Amino acid sequence: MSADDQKRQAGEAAAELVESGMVVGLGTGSTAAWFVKALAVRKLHIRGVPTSDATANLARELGISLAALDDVKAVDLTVDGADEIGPGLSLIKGGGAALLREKLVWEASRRCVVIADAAKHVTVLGKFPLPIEVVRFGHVHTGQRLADIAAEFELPPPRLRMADRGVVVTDGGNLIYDMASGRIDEPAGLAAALKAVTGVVDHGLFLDLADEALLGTDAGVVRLTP
Ligand SMILES: O=C(CO)[C@H](O)[C@H](O)COP(=O)(O)O
Repeated sequence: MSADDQKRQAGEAAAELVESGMVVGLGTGSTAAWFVKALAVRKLHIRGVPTSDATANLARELGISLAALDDVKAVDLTVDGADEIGPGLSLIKGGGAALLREKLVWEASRRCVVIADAAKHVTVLGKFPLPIEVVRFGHVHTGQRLADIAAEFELPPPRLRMADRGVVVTDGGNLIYDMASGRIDEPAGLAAALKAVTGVVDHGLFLDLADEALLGTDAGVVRLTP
C-alpha cells in the first residue's frame, strides 16, 4: 500500500469520529486533506475551523461551513497530520508551514487526533527538520540566536526555508527556519529555549497536545494513545 493510501485510510477513519453539531478543527497537509474530503462526503451539520488558507479553500470547495477560531468558544475535535509522531505522541509539525494556526486551533480543542501514514511513527523525533516560525523584522538576527541555541543542543544552524519562487512566507506573513537535527533528545528543553527567543512566533514541536493518533498501515488503521 502506498503512503498516500495509508494517509487516506487514516483520514477516512478520523472522519468517522465527527458528529453533527460539532465544531471541527481542520488540519493542513495531504493527510488532513483526505480527512476534509471524507468529512465532506458525510454531509454532517458541522462548522470547520481551518488551520490554513489552503485548507479553507479546499473545505469551501467541498461545501463545508467554516468559522474563524475567534467565532467559536471552543473546538470539539481537531484532526490534523504530522511530520513525525514520537514517544508519548510528541510531534513535529509545520512541514506545510502552517504550524502557528495549527497550534492555535489545537490548543483551543477539547480533543486532538493526529493522522498519518505509518512511516511518520518514529522512536526519536528529529529526522524531519524542525520548523520554527519567526517574524520577518530582524529575522537574520533571530536566525543567529537560533543558531546559538542549536549549538547548545549540538545541532547544526537552522536554515531559512526557500521555495522555487523565493523565501517561504506563512499565511500569517512570517518566515520559517528549519532546524535539521537527526535526533531531538530533549524536546521539552528545546521547545522552551526556542519559545524564549524574541522574534520566534512558535515552533513545530507539539508536546502533550495529541490525545490519540490514527496511523494508516498495510494492516489497517492502528490507534495509538500517549
Ligand atoms: O504540519 C503540517 C502542515 O504545517 C502537516 O500536517 C504535516 O506537514 C504533514 O503533512 P502531510 O500530511 O502532507 O504529510
